[in-house]
Amino acid sequence: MTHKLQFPADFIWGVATSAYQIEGSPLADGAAPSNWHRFCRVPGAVLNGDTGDIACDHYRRWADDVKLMKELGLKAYRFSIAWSRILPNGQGKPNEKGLDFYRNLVDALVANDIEPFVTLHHWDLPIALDDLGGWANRDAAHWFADYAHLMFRTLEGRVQHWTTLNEPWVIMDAGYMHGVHPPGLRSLEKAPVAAHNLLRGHGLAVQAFRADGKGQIGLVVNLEPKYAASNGPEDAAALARAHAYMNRQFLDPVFLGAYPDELAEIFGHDWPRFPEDDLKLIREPIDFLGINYYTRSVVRSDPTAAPLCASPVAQTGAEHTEMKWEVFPAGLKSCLLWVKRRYGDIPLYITENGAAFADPEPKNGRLEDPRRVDYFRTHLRAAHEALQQGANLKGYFAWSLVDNFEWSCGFARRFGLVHVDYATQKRTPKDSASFYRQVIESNGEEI
Ligand SMILES: N=[N+]=NCCCCNC(=O)[C@@H]1[C@H]2[C@H](O)[C@@H](O)[C@H](O)[C@@H](CO)[C@@H]12
Repeated sequence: MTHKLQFPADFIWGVATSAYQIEGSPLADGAAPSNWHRFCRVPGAVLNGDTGDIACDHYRRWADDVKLMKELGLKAYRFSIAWSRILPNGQGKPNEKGLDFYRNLVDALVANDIEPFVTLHHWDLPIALDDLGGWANRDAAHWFADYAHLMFRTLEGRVQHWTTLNEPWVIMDAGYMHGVHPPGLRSLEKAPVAAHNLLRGHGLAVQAFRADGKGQIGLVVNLEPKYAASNGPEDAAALARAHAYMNRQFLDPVFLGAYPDELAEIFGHDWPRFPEDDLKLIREPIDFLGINYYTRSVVRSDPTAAPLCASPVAQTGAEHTEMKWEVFPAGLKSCLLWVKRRYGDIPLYITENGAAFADPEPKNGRLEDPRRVDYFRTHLRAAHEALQQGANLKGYFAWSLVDNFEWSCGFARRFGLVHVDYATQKRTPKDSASFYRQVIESNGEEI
């Protein structure tokens, strides 16, 4: 049964991808290896030993993929730029062929009335910078700002919506706390330093944009609402720590100019003293916030799970995706309203929302993915409820356009609206792509 939902007339409907997950050709035309190019080659780092060497071959098939986006009726396309194509050494002399790839992609999008939303950094760092300590090196903020400034000038007038970082929390948590992403560290000392330098880089890039950019700039964070497993005080305290660590760690500094107190408790003597000027820089005002939403978590106090001392409680009765993430649409609504309550009326975009399910193979040019259709339907309804309750929501980007390289899960998890046969690179729109096209055509009425 469809509901007649009214979204704002200027609501932006798009899809999202990222460079390393779809492009392939990581070393083509002067590009240098990224940290993910190297990390994939660490035995055991990625399921089945998958790499982004080919991925969806988008670097070569970009023109056909833009045609596909047009056929799907998309109004916007969120993608990221591979820093190591632009500045092979991470800094210094630009690689013109790398710049040309993104100039051509953006021109094709604009020619097809598809609004480009550009993410400057979606986890793939040039290895030259990784070798200098990556985000744990205080200079990383300046390397990033210089790269950002170059891109602002290169795409000036063609791109109106920029975001600095994609999910700095994942870079910090997966790369520096748990070692499951590059640089593969498990360091209570380096993790908060990396997080802080990511935020400094964000702030410096926003300053560069204010001086020399056109359009709007924002930040993209992943938010995961936390629910206490019981009403007891220990679980309440565990919830506060988990919420501060994942959801407030980056937004409090950006919007309130201070880190959550819980972080000093979590990191203990490893929690650094940050210069006041840094917090002032990080608070450089932004024009919008991107929220990536996938799921919620229910947490309990767990003294054995240092340093957070909070552990997730499996919701066995609920529906889960192939990522083992609970399907919980109400969490999207609560995220949007929480941001407005805590940080004010900043314009919001849902910059990623989607699900991996065990899709069947395409048959006669069709692929039925009813669970993904239902995931989008229930989450779009939740987004609409948030809008009705005052969320300043400006757009929605489905994750993802195509099945792609799902980081440490490799190609074993499929999030795409469009199926990719990796042996042939044939694209097959799934039923969810048809559903989304109707949503866009009706501006949300047919949900
Ligand atoms: N437990 N748990 N909770 C959920 C935590 C989610 C953190 N990961 C993300 O949000 C990543 C984001 C990324 O931008 C994209 O590059 C990834 O392909 C998608 C899908 O994985 C999502």
